[in-house]
Amino acid sequence: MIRAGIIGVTGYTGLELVRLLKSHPEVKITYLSSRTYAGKKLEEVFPSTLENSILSEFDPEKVSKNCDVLFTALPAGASYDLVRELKGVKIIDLGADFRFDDPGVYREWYGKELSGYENVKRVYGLPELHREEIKNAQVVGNPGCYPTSVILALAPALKHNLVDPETILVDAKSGVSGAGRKEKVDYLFSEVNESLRPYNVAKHRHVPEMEQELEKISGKKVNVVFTPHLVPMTRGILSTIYVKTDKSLEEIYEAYLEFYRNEPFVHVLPTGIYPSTKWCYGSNHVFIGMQLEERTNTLILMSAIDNLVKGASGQAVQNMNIMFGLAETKGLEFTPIYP
Ligand SMILES: NC(=O)C1=CN([C@@H]2O[C@H](COP(=O)(O)OP(=O)(O)OC[C@H]3O[C@@H](n4cnc5c(N)ncnc54)[C@H](OP(=O)(O)O)[C@@H]3O)[C@@H](O)[C@H]2O)C=CC1
Ligand SMILES: CC(=O)N[C@@H](CCC(=O)OP(=O)(O)O)C(=O)O
Repeated sequence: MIRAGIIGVTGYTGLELVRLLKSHPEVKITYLSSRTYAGKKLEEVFPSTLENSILSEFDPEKVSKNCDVLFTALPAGASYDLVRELKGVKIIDLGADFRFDDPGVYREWYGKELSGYENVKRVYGLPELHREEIKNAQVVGNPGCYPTSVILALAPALKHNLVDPETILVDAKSGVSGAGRKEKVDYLFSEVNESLRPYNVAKHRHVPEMEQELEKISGKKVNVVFTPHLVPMTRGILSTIYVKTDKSLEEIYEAYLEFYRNEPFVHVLPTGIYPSTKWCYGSNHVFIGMQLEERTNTLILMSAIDNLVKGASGQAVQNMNIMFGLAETKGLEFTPIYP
């Protein structure tokens, strides 16, 4: 059995990891950490988890002794120093601390210096693109939720040079759990309910992450213009992407089918069928739809994920499976909840 620990387990992605790992046939949860609720059983604070392990303050010695893998589900900037104290434990970080190739980009967008970053052997944990490197990784930077939906939607088109990478317009919508379980006026029921609003316009920190990965696929400079929106639902991300093309819809569609032919979690929808966040709820599946706006030669791509599963904890479990040589779908085989 793989012995797994989670730090930040009382957050939304941490709780989702508990849900997934408890039913994973090859995993035993051996360590759960929380600052706020240390000393309590997890189910005392979150009855839905049905998990009676006692929460403790982070202790690197205990983690090193009791865990083969540690999931860090903390705000950006909080994992980096903690993780570097550990020995012999594989790390899957759900935040942004290990996602960037260039620590200068992280400093610019996240405002923190990552000292000694060049010595950290890390891999960007998007299995559909980096499976081979993830197999031998010691540290995985699990992708952000919006980047997961956007990169998967664009990868085949950029790989096969089917679209113009110079201006990619992304209009994305997220459920409120994407913001985590924090107390903030913006996320109060009366602020969010019956409302739809953009935020972090022209400055969202997922832009450099998308551009980093899309440039690797395309081999060219990629510019992403990204506007996220908050919608009154709990889970789900829908990204709608506009990009110029001089190719036919049939050619593009065939390239997508081929690219994702063997991917268990990525589903390319027949043209004319468009994805819904409802189809992914509680699952690790991604649905991608497309249409060509012929008057303007614009390809419109649409992708839907559950932000807490393929956008975070499910993808983290997928990465763990790869790192430990298990079938990639292990513990993630369930179908989405619908309706
Ligand atoms: N929510 C989502 O859909 C997604 C989130 N992510 C990323 O995953 C990470 C976790 O997100 P999420 O679960 O939503 O966040 P939450 O805010 O829900 O939870 C984070 C948890 O981390 C602990 N924590 C907070 N601050 C610190 C700190 N400074 N040091 C140590 N522990 C701290 C808290 O637990 P306690 O007080 O009990 O210690 C808290 O419950 C973030 O980096 C987020 O950006 C990535 C993709 C999607
Ligand atoms: C709705 C909402 O607020 N969503 C979050 C995305 C969470 C995420 O994936 O964040 P990290 O890259 O920091 O891990 C946001 O826009 O910041």
